[in-house]
Amino acid sequence: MKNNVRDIKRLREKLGVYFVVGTQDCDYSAERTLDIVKKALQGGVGTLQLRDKGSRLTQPEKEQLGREMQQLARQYEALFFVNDDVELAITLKADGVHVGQDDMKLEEVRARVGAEMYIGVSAGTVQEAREALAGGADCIGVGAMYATASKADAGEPIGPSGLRTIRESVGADLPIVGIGGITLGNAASVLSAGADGVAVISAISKAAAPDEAARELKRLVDRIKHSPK
Ligand SMILES: Cc1ncc(COP(=O)(O)OP(=O)(O)O)c(N)n1
Ligand SMILES: Cc1nc(C(=O)O)sc1CCOP(=O)(O)O
Ligand SMILES: [Mg+2]
Repeated sequence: MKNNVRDIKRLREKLGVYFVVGTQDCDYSAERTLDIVKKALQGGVGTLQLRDKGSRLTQPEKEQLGREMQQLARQYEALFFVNDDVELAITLKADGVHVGQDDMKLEEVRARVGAEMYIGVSAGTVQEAREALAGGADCIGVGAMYATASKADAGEPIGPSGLRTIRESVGADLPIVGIGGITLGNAASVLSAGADGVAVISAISKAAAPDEAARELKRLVDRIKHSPK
């Protein structure tokens, strides 16, 4: 389905393996972050999100990191999202911006970014998911699926059953990614519960071989999402 200028079918396809990352996940090194991002893209990541929470980068350094991540994403035909920082997403002309429940409100984000940019919204409950759908979110990040060490304020895990309830409440058309504690070992349960993709930090950033980790996740997603029902 095409939503004016935002192609939701393409978005859904690209969400299969969604790599969320910032310098805090990569030894506080922009160089290492870019090296891991490149490997992740080589492995088949379809969507990349700059989520720099370390606050060790100045804003110009964060912008530069974003530019370089975006260039890599383009090279590999992946979508590039910016987390939280709506103004940076606008400056970079990112494909998308992701906001949580404590960030800028969805209506305000849409008014700032215009009609072309995808907006992702975090949802941990049926109510949040329904509000995101009604407010015109293009996709939702549902979590925390499992316990995670990558986000100190992630809520109690809701597990695949929580995601399934959210899927049933919003219907089939809204793209959903599960997030939080997802690994190669539990990703199948998240996808089988109705997610279009899996969003991960540590499963790729902390892997000994990030390209192989991304590749294995992509294989799993393709097997589960594209197998005949
Ligand atoms: C795809 C995706 N889903 C959820 C989140 C979490 O966003 P938020 O709740 O705003 O928390 P922070 O990431 O800002 O700490 C996300 N970033 N991406
Ligand atoms: C960024 C983020 N958001 C979450 C949410 O529940 O909304 S959990 C999370 C951290 C995901 O990192 P990892 O894959 O290493 O568990
Ligand atoms: Mg946020």
